[in-house]
Amino acid sequence: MTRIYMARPLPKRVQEAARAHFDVTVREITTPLTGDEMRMALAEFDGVVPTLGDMFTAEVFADVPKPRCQVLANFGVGYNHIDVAAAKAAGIAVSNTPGAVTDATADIALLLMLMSARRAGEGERLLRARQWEGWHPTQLLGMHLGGKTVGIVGMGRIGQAIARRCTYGFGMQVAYHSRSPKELDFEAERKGSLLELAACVDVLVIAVPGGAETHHLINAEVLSAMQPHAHLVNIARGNVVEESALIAALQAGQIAGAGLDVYEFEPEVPKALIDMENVALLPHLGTAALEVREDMGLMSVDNLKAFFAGTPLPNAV
Ligand SMILES: NC(=O)C1=CN([C@@H]2O[C@H](COP(=O)(O)OP(=O)(O)OC[C@H]3O[C@@H](n4cnc5c(N)ncnc54)[C@H](OP(=O)(O)O)[C@@H]3O)[C@@H](O)[C@H]2O)C=CC1
Ligand SMILES: O=C(O)C(=O)CO
Repeated sequence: MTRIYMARPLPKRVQEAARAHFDVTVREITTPLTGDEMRMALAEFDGVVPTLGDMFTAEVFADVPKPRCQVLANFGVGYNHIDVAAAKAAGIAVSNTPGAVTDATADIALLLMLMSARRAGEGERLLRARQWEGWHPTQLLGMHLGGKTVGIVGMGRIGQAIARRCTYGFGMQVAYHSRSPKELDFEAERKGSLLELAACVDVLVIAVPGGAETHHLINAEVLSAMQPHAHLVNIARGNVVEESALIAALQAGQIAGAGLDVYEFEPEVPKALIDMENVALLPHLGTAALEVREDMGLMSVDNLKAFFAGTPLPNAV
């Protein structure tokens, strides 16, 4: 029977769906795979379900010259942890889970926009510290999102879902930056450059894929182009934002605040960020809902089923 290695315990429904078709081994711990575990998985299993943090680099593939593994059915849309070219050179196909993650991640972007602009974390901390002395007209005044402009870096599936929420839910204007123009079903202005976008928005939201091309895309230059009342939200990958530059920009008051779901050296979160009141910090919650994680897992299983049935991968990378 086809042997599948699941790199994390996935929801029960997903495990059952996989076991209905394959001989499944579930790794019962939640940390990223070690190099030895990745090499073992490539050598001993026909398919692997890896996820973010499992660093399938060119070196790992090179260490297993004759892999038994034929497919990496990634659990998650982002695949910057897999060297796809090296996988293909090793004869291993790669798939991901686009779409299943879109709405939930867009929701978290909006949550972070509100948390940062409306100072929600700060307010909750005040209350939990029992320091709230009651409502008054000038307490914790934040920025109202209605009528403001959101700038989206990466107008893909999640970027568009964020834009729709901003347009129809919050009455915001939308501007964006991406490498190619998009056919959109809502109004949005494509800016000529990232710097131009950064300079004109009240909230800048990052929704590009991770990887070499977007590493430190949001650097000191971009942050200094932003307006002092503007907020930065990152739901993409941590290292798209140069974290030291972000900390410096926040400390210098170059921007008003930030909302982060992802971190450059995840799960490390710099003390400087933790110490700042105007930063909302979430532990990579983008897709953290049972239904969403089930949909992601079932999509990975569908890719495995298609691959081993000899039909095209529904979500080939
Ligand atoms: N926080 C979380 O839990 C989650 C995070 N994510 C992250 O979100 C990312 C985006 O997902 P999704 O929307 O589905 O992906 P898509 O591929 O649909 O969208 C990404 C968009 O980014 C644009 N883009 C790519 N490179 C650049 C660049 N250098 N500059 C500007 N724009 C660029 C692309 O457009 P074009 O090619 O035209 O430039 C594309 O439209 C994932 O790769 C993942 O890393 C996803 C799910 C959950
Ligand atoms: O899907 C992804 O890329 C994530 O970050 C986790 O859902």
